[in-house]
Amino acid sequence: MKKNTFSTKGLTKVYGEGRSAVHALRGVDLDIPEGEIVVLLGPSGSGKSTLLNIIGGLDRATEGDAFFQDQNLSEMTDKQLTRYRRDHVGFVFQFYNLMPSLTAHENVELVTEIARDPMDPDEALAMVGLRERVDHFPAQLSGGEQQRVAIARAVAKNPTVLFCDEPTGALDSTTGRAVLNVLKDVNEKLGATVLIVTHAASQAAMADRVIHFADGAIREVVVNKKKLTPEEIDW
Ligand SMILES: Nc1ncnc2c1ncn2[C@@H]1O[C@H](COP(=O)(O)OP(=O)(O)OP(=O)(O)O)[C@@H](O)[C@H]1O
Repeated sequence: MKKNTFSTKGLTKVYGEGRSAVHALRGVDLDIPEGEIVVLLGPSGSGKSTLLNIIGGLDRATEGDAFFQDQNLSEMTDKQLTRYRRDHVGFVFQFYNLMPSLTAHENVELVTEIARDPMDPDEALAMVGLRERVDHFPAQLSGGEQQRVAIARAVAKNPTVLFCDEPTGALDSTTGRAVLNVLKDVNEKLGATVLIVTHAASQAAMADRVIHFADGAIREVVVNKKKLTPEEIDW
């Protein structure tokens, strides 16, 4: 049986208190097996980013436990959480978050300089199809190319897990498919567990497992027997 990269028990998050309290997660029990592509779907405000932030070590739960392999993130000190993020987690966001004054190579190098077991920045950029663009600045690259630099930056540290929050949200279908193909490659070639949060329900067809979220809770988990390639999914 596959081990879990993540499991959560009764994970609860409340922002604020009293009358203004927002219950973003209401006791989430979840298992994410290692090496899977998992798509998290749900309406705006249902708690997807909150879950991602907690299991990604960026935020803490109000109650409950979140395990990364056999380590309880809820019991870690801030220093241990930083170490966990640095060693194991790659993040990809909708709006790339690249440094405009640095080249593609330098943007990736920012991460590899502090990582435990990094790839060569140019190797990571070659993996996302940007071998010829390593010396370009973000403003000289298209949206899809910038997102691929962001993915190269996230994978160059050899992460155990890659978190992607709306990675294709700002992209057209052709470019979006190219980006999903890169995520699929990262999963297959590096064995990283890939967690994608999206509003695009059709992207669920490329996942091993689809988690449907509503109102801070899991409504349904679907395991896909057959996965589609990014080229095969509707947009
Ligand atoms: N820092 C915060 N302070 C107060 N409330 C917050 C905070 N962050 C999120 N929330 C609230 O928690 C709930 C869940 O938000 P979250 O961002 O996790 O949802 P989401 O499913 O990721 O939404 P979207 O798809 O729009 O990104 C929402 O009601 C949101 O307004």
